[in-house]
Amino acid sequence: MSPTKTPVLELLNLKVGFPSVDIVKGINLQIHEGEKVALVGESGCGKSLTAFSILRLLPQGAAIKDGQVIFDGLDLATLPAWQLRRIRGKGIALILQEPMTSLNPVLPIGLQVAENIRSHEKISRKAADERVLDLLDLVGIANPRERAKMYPHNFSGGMRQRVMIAMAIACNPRLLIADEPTTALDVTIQAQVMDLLEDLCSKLSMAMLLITHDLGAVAQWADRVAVMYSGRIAEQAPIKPFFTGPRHPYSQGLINSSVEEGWHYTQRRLTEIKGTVHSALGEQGCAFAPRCPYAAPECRLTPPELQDVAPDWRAACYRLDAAGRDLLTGAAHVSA
Ligand SMILES: Nc1ncnc2c1ncn2[C@@H]1O[C@H](COP(=O)(O)OP(=O)(O)OP(=O)(O)O)[C@@H](O)[C@H]1O
Repeated sequence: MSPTKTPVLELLNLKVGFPSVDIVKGINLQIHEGEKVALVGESGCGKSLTAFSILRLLPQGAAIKDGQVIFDGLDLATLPAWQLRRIRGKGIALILQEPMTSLNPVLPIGLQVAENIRSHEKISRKAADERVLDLLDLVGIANPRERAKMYPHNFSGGMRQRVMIAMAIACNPRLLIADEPTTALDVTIQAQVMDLLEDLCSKLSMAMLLITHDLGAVAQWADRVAVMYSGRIAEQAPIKPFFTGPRHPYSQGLINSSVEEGWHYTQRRLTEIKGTVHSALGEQGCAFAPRCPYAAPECRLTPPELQDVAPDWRAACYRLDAAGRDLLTGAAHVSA
């Protein structure tokens, strides 16, 4: 359940793709104030394109084809570029998988964080430098005064990610988008970075959209999950009911193929469910139908719409009753 009901961000029928192919095929998603939402799904299903389309930082050739991205009452999908630049970093910040690609290797990290602050706020150099020290301290970098003078190569991967997080939260964004923020890090560091992000979300009342393959981290860390399959949302649910009783056959398959003892940073990437993701071209009906043990003739005609399962919980499947019944009786679900 979301802490409050004010959406910070609303994606409305968002469609994103390349000239010849649609990848994100009309998704609706709300993220509320202070809420941590995880976006999960197999490789290539459109998670990153969804995330990057929010700030219109799409790879070359990709574009928003339809729909709206509502933030603070503005549609970021059509906002003039100069207005969008004000929102990037200040209203919404982004953290990527590999911090080295975002940090300038020839500038001290303190200067980079300070410049980021000064690009968004009218603030003296001295005040920005002081803020940098507070931020480095906040993200757990010891001796910030000395560390601020160091260069990215002087830091370990985990510490560099902490610098990126300091930069991301420097202007108190209301929403942080984190695309696989721990994938490039050592296993022991991953949990520390996730704990830091969780701590900052609650200290700064910041909402977060986390893109991840790590269902263990999702279970431990998110308030709500949205499962994507082939460019559409298959299921959205609060964390607890999702992990105890996923309703969409694809969600059941994901959980069955990933679950280990408990949900504590299993560090496993999602293993595959039998079959392959349906081709993005020429799709008819439910994209999961070719891999789904519950598929019926109607599933192959029109893609299913999301329907209510319970408050705050929706799934897009014509066979929810059958999948739910098997869940109750403990019959076999989709398995890897
Ligand atoms: N130039 C292109 N033309 C057509 N399709 C492309 C092009 N570049 C990438 N794609 C497709 O876009 C999709 C990439 O989507 P996206 O990166 O959002 O997936 P993802 O769910 O984030 O995957 P991952 O978990 O691996 O990062 C892939 O299916 C890929 O095949």
